[in-house]
Amino acid sequence: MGGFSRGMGGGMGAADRPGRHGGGASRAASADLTKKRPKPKFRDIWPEIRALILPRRWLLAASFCLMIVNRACSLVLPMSFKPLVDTVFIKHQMQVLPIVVGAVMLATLVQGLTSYTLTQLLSKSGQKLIAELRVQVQKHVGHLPVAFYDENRTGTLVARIMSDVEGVRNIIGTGVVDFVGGVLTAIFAFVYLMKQSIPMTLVTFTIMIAFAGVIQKAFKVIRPIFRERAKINAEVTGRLTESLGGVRVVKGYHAESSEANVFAGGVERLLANVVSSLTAQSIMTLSSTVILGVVGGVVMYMGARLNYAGKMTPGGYFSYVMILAFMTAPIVQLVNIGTQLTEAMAGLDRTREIMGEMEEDADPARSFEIGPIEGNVRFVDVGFSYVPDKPVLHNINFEAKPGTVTALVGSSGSGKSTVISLVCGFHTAQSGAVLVDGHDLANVKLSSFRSQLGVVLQETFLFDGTIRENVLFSRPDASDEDFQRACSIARVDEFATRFPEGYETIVGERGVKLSGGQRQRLSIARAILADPRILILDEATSSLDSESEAMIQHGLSFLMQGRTTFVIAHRLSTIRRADQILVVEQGRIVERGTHDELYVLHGRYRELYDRQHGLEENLFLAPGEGDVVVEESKA
Ligand SMILES: Nc1ncnc2c1ncn2[C@@H]1O[C@H](COP(=O)(O)OP(=O)(O)OP(=O)(O)O)[C@@H](O)[C@H]1O
Repeated sequence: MGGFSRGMGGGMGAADRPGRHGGGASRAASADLTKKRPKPKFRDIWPEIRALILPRRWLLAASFCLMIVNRACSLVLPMSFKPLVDTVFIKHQMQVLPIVVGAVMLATLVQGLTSYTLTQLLSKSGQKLIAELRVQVQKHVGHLPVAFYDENRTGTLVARIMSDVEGVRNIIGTGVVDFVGGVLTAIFAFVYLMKQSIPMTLVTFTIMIAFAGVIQKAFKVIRPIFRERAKINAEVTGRLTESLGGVRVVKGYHAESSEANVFAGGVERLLANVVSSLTAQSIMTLSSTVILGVVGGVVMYMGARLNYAGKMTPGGYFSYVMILAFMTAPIVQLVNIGTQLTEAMAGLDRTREIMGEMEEDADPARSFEIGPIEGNVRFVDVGFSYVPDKPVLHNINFEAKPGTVTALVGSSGSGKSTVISLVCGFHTAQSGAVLVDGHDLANVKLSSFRSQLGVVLQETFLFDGTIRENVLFSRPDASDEDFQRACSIARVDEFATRFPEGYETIVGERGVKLSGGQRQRLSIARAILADPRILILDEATSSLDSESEAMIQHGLSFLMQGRTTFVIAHRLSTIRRADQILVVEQGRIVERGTHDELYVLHGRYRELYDRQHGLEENLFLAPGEGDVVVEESKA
């Protein structure tokens, strides 16, 4: 398969990236795809076009030959009018008739067959290439670092994968061949017409060239309107999808009418856009009708005078008119194809841009295959910033021994998730090092490390598939026995078997058919199945009722056993059980120790704990119950 190779042309090498191993400030280095790019020069994207054309050169060469035959045949019908009218109709030489009819029929047949073959060869091959490129680009995007996703909107990425590659159809598909075919027809017809009458041809061509100029101008006006329309459409449908998907929030805030207003505003913008393009389109129709009339009149007038002067036979005149008509289409097409090719090149250029982004594991520094790990994680003087000069973490030092639980607590925005991101290898430390079993994570091939990592996030990520598919997401090839076991430990079986379709129940878009607790149980089952050495838990801030909490606790305790666990902790139960608690404030660890040690310290931890404990007490506990919890914790 031709196409794009990773990092081809314009790819950013590790050395170009700021940060120690490229990944650290990769947020700053990742391309912002929304930025307007200068119009691509043909010279710049020639390597890509060459890579697409080379493997298909024989196909394209054969198509060109077919195209020449096709266009030559298309001229037989208009040219046949000369012998038909002059020889058969006027001179009554009937023996010429079968030759004319036979030639027309044969030419038409050959034209039909070559058109059919061209579509079969080129269109199918173009579409196949689009499919291949989509797969290639999606795969590449999937392997780009998290920082890249931070920088770019999902919609933009979807467009890169789905729409931009479509342009290649015009380069490999019918576009180029049509273009050349159009030029050939135009040249052939021009020569033929000039031979019939130089003045008439020059006059009609001047008018037609002026018309082509008008059309091109009109397209220049219309094209941005169409582009704008696609944008408005995406915005309106995007917002509509969100408000339909978030119907609970919309209704909860009684925001139906404001959502209706937002939608009405969007529809109005769309209408204004369509109306303005309709004006341009109708001007185009008007001018083409007028031009047709003018050219028709000129040809009629000049043709009649030529005939009167004995310089043009009636058959010659009809042929002339027919060829002129046949030629108009390819010439108008030329204008269109020209734009299509420009857009295809712009699409290719954008695809090239995204393919040039370096995949996570493409960093030459990341060459170490880590193999099975024990799960010792050590932060040595780690510093990190998402944006240059705005450090988020400063000199973080800690060790998480295999099989222990490390809880991260601290106020919102203090840097807990960032610490976790570094453990996951989503970002790379800019100073200091994150060591896993003594190996600097910055040098480790992330695919070898991530397979030993499990994450249970507070926003459980469910696909619109069955319960089974969602659990098996972490290990699609797991045996049914392992699947059942994971579901039983995480207590997914309890609610799944209550649905008529059991594990085959579709969880609905974003899992709306499941309660928050059920969703969490599902994601715990998923993590149990993955059997990771390092486990990341991002606990839900919103407390679950005590029954759900107990259900989840069972699965969680099992899951955490023997694994190095990092928790962004909100549940008091988790915090109390942690082997070490790191209190993070403004990117620094301000306190560390176990619950008991920190509790008596009367510092920041005690403050946070008391505040949360008070909150939980007020929310869920009957008066007096809270004290029992504290007693237990001290025991
Ligand atoms: N992708 C990002 N780009 C730029 N800045 C970021 C990014 N992610 C987080 N930050 C910033 O880094 C700081 C630490 O954020 P982080 O998410 O680590 O905090 P947190 O302690 O996990 O907060 P919370 O408890 O609210 O989730 C914040 O000031 C945040 O604005």
